[in-house]
Order: sequence, then structure tokens, then C-alpha cells
Amino acid sequence: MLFNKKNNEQKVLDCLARLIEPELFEKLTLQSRLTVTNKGTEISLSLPFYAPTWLAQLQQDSAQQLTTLLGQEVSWKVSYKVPTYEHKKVAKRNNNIKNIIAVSSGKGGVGKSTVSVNLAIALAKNGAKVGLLDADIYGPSMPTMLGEKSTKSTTVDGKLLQPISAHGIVCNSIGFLIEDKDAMVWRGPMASKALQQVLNETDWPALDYLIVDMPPGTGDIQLTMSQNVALTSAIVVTTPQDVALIDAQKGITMFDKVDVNVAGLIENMSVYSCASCGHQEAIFGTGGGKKLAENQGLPFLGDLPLHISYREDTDTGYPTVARDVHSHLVSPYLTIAESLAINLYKNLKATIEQINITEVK
Ligand SMILES: Nc1ncnc2c1ncn2[C@@H]1O[C@H](COP(=O)(O)OP(=O)(O)OP(=O)(O)O)[C@@H](O)[C@H]1O
Repeated sequence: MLFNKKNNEQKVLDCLARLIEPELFEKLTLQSRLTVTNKGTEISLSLPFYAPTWLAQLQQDSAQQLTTLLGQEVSWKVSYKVPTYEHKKVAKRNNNIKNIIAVSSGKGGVGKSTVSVNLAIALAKNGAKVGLLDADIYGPSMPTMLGEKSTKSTTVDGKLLQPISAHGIVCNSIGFLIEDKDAMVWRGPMASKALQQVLNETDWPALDYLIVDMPPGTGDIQLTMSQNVALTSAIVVTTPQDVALIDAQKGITMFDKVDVNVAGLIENMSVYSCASCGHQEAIFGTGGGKKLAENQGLPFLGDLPLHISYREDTDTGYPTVARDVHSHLVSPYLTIAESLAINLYKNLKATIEQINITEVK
């Protein structure tokens, strides 16, 4: 049979088109190049996000079809390059940081910090380079949650602060600089200035994502912070009950006001899961976060159970995703991290061309 390069390229594309959701496929192929030759079949793919489960599923689902279509087994060569997404323009930008993602909540105590730290570690576990900035001036919790309670920020050159490395991520926190009681009395402009200072005066290594744990609420402080930092996107964390959802809605409105994309909602403490017997109970109600996301036309990134280990693990300085003992508590975070990375790619515009699908040999 005569080898038809163009035909085979089209066959591969058609097969992938059946397996990838249309919106995402269109965006991926818009910036793709696929070439096929007859010396063995290798799909060389440069992906703009880290999504190991999504990729494994795609490879598994397409394996049989591709082998049949091309008459030989297909191997994949995958590399990753997370793009820098377009974001609102503010004065200063650190070139080492590709994307800054704020994690916020309309209401205090919904688990925003717990989600921030575990999500940051989950993104890193999936393969990304991740930093975490603790901007929660009312109660910086990252020193405790990362097991670095007695650590203070240091500087090598007398100018830039060295971030703390822990559990596969780097972090800086207002808590590494000042005592908690000092932070509590800060007013808006001071708090916002402190955030910008910690952001701009830290010696961040090259990062795909910097996760910012924002102070809870939607007041002037949060508004000013959101305005003055070059945020790529924001995540709103909520619990399922009505009162939290009303505040989550305020959070979404706040980001709309300052023209920051909302990457999606996460529902924390969705279902109580008993550590002893596994019994599950929806004590705060269920499905509220998903419904709010639907009403707002926003992605729902996922839900997380209410489980004692999440609290114990961060209290002891070893976040659940880093400990990796309870896979049923880790996997929701890995899924949310994938969902976040894919949704950012789907909904934002990359500043540079990113993806190549090339079949070689
Ligand atoms: N899914 C969960 N299961 C069990 N406990 C949780 C869960 N999420 C958070 N917690 C616990 O709830 C408490 C509040 O969480 P966290 O400090 O992360 O909330 P927050 O929204 O950042 O609070 P703040 O408003 O003080 O910033 C902590 O003790 C934390 O360990």
C-alpha cells in the first residue's frame, strides 16, 4: 500500500477529535503541527498543561484505534510547556513567574489556606513548577501548614528574600516576616503594600504558577490586593451551605469588578467522611458550589470531602497531598489541579504559541 502522509495525519487528528472535548481540541489543533512519515509511528506532543490522568486516558482510549488506522503501534513522546497567559496589565511583573493565581473565599474558615497549600503541591506533583505566596495578613498559616513555623525569611544579597522550599514547592509568607499579632492591625493600603512587597521582593525561581492565598472576604483590602497584583486568574473556594455561597458570589463579583478572570469554583467540606467507618454524610448540604458555578457560567473545578486528616496533616506541617498516605484524599486534589490547568488553557489566551503535534520517523 502506498504511504499517504497527509491521509495519516488526518486519521490521527480525526481519532483525537473524537476523544478530546471539541472546545479543547479546537484550541489545541489551532496551534498544532502534525506530520506523519512511514518509518514507525511516534506522536510527539507538546502539551500546554500538566494533566497526567487526562493524557493517560487519551492514550489508552486512542491506542487501539490508532493502531488499526495506521497499521502499526503508536508511541507517544510528550513534553510540556505551560504558557504565560494574558492578564490584566499592572505596573510590575516578575518575569520568572508565568502565572499568578489567587485563591480566595468570600467567607472565612471555608478552608482556603488548606486548599491553597494542597492544590499548590498537587500542581507540583503533576509536574509543574509551583510557588505559594501566603498573603493572608489576618492569619498567615503557611509557616505552620508547611512545617516551617520557626523559619524566618533570609536574604542573600540584602535585597531579595529567599523563598522557603518545602514539599516540592517554594513559599514565602507574611508570616515568615512578621509576628501574627502585628499583621492583624494592618489597614488596607499597608496590607496591599505588604503583599506587593513580598511578591516583588522574593527571589522566586522560574515558576509555572504562583498560588496566592488571599485574606478571606471581599472588602477593600482584598479589592486593592486584586487590583495591584498582576493576577492571571482567581479561584473561589466555598463550602456548600447557603451562607457561604452568598459570600462566594461576592468573591466572583469582586474579581469581575477588577477585571480578573475567575478560573472556577472549588467546593470544600462537601461531604463528611468518617475516618473510622467511612460513613459519609452531607452535613453542610451538597452540590451548592456546582450549582453556583453553573449559574455563573464558570468551571466547577471539583469538590473535597470534610475529613479529619486534612486538618491533622496541615496542623502537623505535612499537607495531605504531600504525605500521600490516603489516596482517596489525594486524588481529588490531583484532579482539581488538572482541571485548573486545562481550564486556564481553555479560557485564557496564551501570550506565545505553545503546542506542536508532530508525528516523526
Ligand atoms: N476538607 C476539610 N476537612 C477537614 N478539615 C478541613 C478541611 N478544610 C479545611 N479544614 C480545617 O478547617 C479549618 C479552617 O481551614 P483554613 O484555615 O484552611 O480556612 P481559611 O478559609 O483559610 O480560614 P481563614 O478565614 O482563617 O483564612 C482548619 O482547621 C483546617 O484544617
